[in-house]
Amino acid sequence: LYKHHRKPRLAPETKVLIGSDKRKCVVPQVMITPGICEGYLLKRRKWPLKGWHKRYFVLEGGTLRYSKSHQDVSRGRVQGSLDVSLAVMSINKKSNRIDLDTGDILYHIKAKSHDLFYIWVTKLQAHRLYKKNETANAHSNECCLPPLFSQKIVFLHFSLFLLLHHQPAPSHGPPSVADSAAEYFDASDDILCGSSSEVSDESGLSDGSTTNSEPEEGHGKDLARVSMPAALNEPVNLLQRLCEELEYSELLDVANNTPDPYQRMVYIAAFAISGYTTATFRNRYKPFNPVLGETYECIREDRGFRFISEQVCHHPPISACHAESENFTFWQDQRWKNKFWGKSLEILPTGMVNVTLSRYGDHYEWNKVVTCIHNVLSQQRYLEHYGEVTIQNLKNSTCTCKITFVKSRYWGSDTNKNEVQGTVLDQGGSVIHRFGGLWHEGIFCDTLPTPKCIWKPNSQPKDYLQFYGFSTFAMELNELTPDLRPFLPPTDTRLRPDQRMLEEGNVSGADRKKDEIEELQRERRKELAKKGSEHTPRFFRKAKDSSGRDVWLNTGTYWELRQNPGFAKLENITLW
Ligand SMILES: CC(C)CCC[C@@H](C)[C@H]1CC[C@H]2[C@@H]3CC=C4C[C@@H](O)CC[C@]4(C)[C@H]3CC[C@]12C
Repeated sequence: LYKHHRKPRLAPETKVLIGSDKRKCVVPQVMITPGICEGYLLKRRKWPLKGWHKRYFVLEGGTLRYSKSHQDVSRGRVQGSLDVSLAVMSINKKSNRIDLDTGDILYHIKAKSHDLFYIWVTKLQAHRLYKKNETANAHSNECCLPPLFSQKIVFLHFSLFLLLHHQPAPSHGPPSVADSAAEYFDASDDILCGSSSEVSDESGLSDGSTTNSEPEEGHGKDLARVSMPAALNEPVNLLQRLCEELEYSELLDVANNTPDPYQRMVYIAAFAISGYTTATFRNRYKPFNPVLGETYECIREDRGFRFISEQVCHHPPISACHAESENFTFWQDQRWKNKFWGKSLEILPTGMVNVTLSRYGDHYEWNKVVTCIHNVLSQQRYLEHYGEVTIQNLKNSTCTCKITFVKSRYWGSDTNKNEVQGTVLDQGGSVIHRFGGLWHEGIFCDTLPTPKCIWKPNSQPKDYLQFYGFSTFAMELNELTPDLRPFLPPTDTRLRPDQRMLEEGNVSGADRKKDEIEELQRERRKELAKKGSEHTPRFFRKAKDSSGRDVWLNTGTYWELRQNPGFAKLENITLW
């Protein structure tokens, strides 16, 4: 069945590039339309029917189309199509994989044999070059850049690019740094080659403070020296973003007052979903990276909880948190892996979220889904969540819950953007409750005694676009009142000078201070390494959970020490 048309045809619109052309591109003198390439390949699908599926692909004139079968294609029934010149292609020779990242969609394709893989890669490359030149000739004057060879170099280039050309990114108006960066990548004719089955494996946020700088650790580490400009930051950090997941803590209060275990689970699920809603307006800026030992507290008497978090590990970056109220406790340690595909960045969280309810003694535990930053280098950047969440009650197996964050475009349209669907199951696996909706608009449950909307995001404050897209709750995270100040440990984020400067609108000051703080952190690391000792977190300790996973648990000493003798009377590390 496999057809491969080797014979190249001369395109009617063939352009001859004149030799005096000053551009240093290596372009064939005569642009030949590359031959059609078609046949079956495996395409990965995430949901529903997760796995590798056989699809018939046709590559023609720089466009790749696919369908279920050869017949479908010949009948003109196409499932999807993409302009290969606009996608970043990465390949993995070992697993015969080709990944295409268009910025909006990530395609994962696999050939059944190495020969087929090789043919497709060659053809895709030819079609990409052909289409790019066609477009370049249409707009001319574009420059070509040397090929980039690895993910890490791409990252390095991007960071350098940002450093060299940095300017505040306006929400409207002229193209930003990121836009130019995107052009920069579009212009370069690179193929990203992953050495492992995964394309990239950086963890955490690339920043001066996240990666350590031992030279023997290789290439990616060069990035450690590259500090992201503060103009790209929002004045909250990752320790505070953990607290943001409690914006809808009232759902936990409701759960703790719901006697029926199945209904209770519905509210826990709504809470798990509500933590993702900030993504709607928060795609322009990057949170600050906490330095090792940095802490954050948040007391919300109005909501009945108090929260603490601490940066417990530097490499990989891990932020641990713990919150408690009359109704619940909430804890998690946040860490994740990044996969960079050329235009999009996938964030794969590895830690679990935990909630206990005081009245029923339930202990719920669930995983987090993948968050993809589409078009990460451009103004068109937006976030998408996809994958499955399983909520288990470790104390009682009466019910479990499955939530699916549907990958958009599965049904071929944009209408299912941000869709979530969920079910609460009994021990036998029968569906007791069903709910669904959109994570940016609300969740509806029609199986409750009275069908109703169980959660809806708060409306955004006035002028939120000018203020980093923050919700009212997010805006309150940095509040530093005179009566609070004497109680805070000097490691509290509210006292971090660079973030404070950004909060007050002093971007260049923040930038300078940020460099200083990152440098201080590197020095502390070196000191520790010299002594051969390791940093020990102050309020969390490492343990294993029931499934043998590493977790960071609260030692419970924070509030006691705060009360007596008070942090001012204790020995604290100096972070800035
Ligand atoms: C400045 C430009 C170039 C990049 C902007 C990147 C922003 C949008 C990125 C940087 C770090 C990212 C966060 C890192 C980790 C998590 C935890 C995960 O469970 C949910 C998504 C969330 C909360 C990410 C949301 C998007 C995020 C804030």
